[in-house]
Amino acid sequence: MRAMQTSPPKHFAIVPAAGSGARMASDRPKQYLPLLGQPMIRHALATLCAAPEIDKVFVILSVGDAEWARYDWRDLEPKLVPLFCGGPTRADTVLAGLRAIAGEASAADWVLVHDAARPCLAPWHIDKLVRELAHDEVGGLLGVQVADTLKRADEHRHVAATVPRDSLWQAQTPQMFRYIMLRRALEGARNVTDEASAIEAAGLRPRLIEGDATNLKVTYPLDLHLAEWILNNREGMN
Ligand SMILES: Nc1ccn([C@@H]2O[C@H](COP(=O)(O)OP(=O)(O)OP(=O)(O)O)[C@@H](O)[C@H]2O)c(=O)n1
Ligand SMILES: C[C@](O)(CO)[C@H](O)COP(=O)(O)O
Repeated sequence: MRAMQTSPPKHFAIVPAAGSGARMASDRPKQYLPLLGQPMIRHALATLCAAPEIDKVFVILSVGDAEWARYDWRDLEPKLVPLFCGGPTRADTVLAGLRAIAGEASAADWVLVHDAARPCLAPWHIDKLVRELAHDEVGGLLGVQVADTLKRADEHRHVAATVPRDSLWQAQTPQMFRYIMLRRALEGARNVTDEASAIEAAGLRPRLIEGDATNLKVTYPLDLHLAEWILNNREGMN
């Protein structure tokens, strides 16, 4: 890691892309499934590389990734850098990425972690997150407020309770934290499914920045169709 800095903090994107996409049950890791003629992962990478706020984009692939080399990424270089050091869980992958960029990142630089599986990331999502968190001590994440009535099910799928939805949010990405704070939090965290949970476990309170439902995570086959529709019908959605 570089020594204390006096220049403004940099913004690095880390894109964990070492998952297998088990719930998608496809013939290849879901980040490489075709979406509008490109591997899904390319959509978010292109948006991050085009963002003036972002200095560099590190995509963290599994050690044995056999798909990346099948595609031409030259138009996104040199801003885009692939690192083949993903781990068995999303948190392991992000932490491996943070360790790998230690020579480039300073403690106070911002890191924006964004799922490869969220292809509908838009420039205004990045802009809003970076602007609203610029002077925040902790950092935060995009999210959307829960809109539906929530039910807790019993083991027979009968409703056991209606859960008050006031102040409940769905977490999205990017999630943006200072390099050293995020690295230490992930080094001390267990079983976290997002960066904010690691920061929370360290006793801090990440800020929720309101995003929108278009930034969906592609998890099941239907989500890929929804993502295609969103990307084709973006005009005027901002
Ligand atoms: N060991 C892992 C697991 C997940 N991810 C990444 O984390 C993001 C969000 O995870 P998710 O949507 O759950 O992807 P998968 O783990 O691939 O899907 P599944 O849980 O269905 O297997 C994805 O970009 C995925 O590639 C990762 O980099 N390393
Ligand atoms: C980080 C995330 O996308 C926020 O919603 C989500 O937690 C990833 O979780 P998954 O369980 O790996 O799908």
